[in-house]
Amino acid sequence: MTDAIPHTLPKPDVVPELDVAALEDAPTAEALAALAHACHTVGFLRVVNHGVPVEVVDDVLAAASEVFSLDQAEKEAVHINGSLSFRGYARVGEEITLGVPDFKETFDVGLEHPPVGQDAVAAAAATGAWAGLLAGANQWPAAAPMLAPRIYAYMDAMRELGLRIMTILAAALDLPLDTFTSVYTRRPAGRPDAAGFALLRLLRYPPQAGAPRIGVGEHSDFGMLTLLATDDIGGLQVEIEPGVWRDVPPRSGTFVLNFGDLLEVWTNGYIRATNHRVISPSSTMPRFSVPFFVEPDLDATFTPLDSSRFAYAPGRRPLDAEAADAAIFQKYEGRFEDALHYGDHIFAACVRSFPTNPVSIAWLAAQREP
Ligand SMILES: O=C(O)CCC(=O)C(=O)O
Ligand SMILES: [Fe+2]
Repeated sequence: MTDAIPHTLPKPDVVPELDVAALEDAPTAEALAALAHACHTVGFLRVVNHGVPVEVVDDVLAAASEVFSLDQAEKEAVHINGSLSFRGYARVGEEITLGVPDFKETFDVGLEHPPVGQDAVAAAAATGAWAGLLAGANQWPAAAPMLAPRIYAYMDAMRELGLRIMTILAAALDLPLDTFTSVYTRRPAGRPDAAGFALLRLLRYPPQAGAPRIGVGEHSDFGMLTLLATDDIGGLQVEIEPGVWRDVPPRSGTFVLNFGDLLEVWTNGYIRATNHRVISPSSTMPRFSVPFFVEPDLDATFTPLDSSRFAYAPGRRPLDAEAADAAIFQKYEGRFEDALHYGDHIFAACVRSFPTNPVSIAWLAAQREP
């Protein structure tokens, strides 16, 4: 893929700001309209005045650096292939995006649920309800006992911010304010506050001297919205128009926000689930990033809102309901017809990303059975 990286246009920064405090405290019609426009045209925003202290963001990036500097054996002990819920560590080159191995190390965490056993895999094979396996337990390296509480505290802060942003989004799109938060109802045992599903990734991109190399291949995210913390080494790019990539420069104390497939389907393509990718750092320093995916209930389903606002999208690819359905149908290889099932969608992504996980192997075997 190294020779396939097209030219990146220089500045200006194409990512508009989302000022959380201003939009919550004194939202003007102009500011809400500008937000709707940004969701529609760019699909990436820089979140400022969000109330999460800069130390909290720096701390989660430090946690990423600490995890990946553990001994390789410590990391392998919590390898993702030892999890039936796709939680844990993966080496450089083990995760696949768009059929191509990424050039990064990964440590995946979710909301903590009771562990999933082999019996649940057999049951999933019998019923086809594979996505339920994703609601399982995390794996934590024994040598980093403080990691779990740090990460859980960060996830809680990010979930709260994500839900606040969804309320602002609904206001910007003239929808009932609880429209987007309505798919956050399921709660793991003992967590009355932690609704929906959630995924957090600690990522380390090794430096790559010489020709640019893809760290993560182009993709759109699968869920509702993503809040990304990065260190000050750049590399994230957005596909602003087909084949035209622009850098998203890092800025301390802010989050990069982007929208996933569910919001794109739900708004009939009005909110963009923009393609993005990461170019490996060309310096001698690795790059660390922490995307947090604010995901809905695993059993939530999505069909386009019946709203004249979303019937046609000026300035963007025109998506009428039929075209949106067709595009989404194609995107998911025909795996759904009437509605997009979040659980099926994210499960399919896990299988594609980690085809050597035992659950992926079991799923593949079940597809081959008559
Ligand atoms: O590392 C980044 O900056 C982005 C990673 C990403 O796009 C993802 O994990 O979905
Ligand atoms: Fe992404």
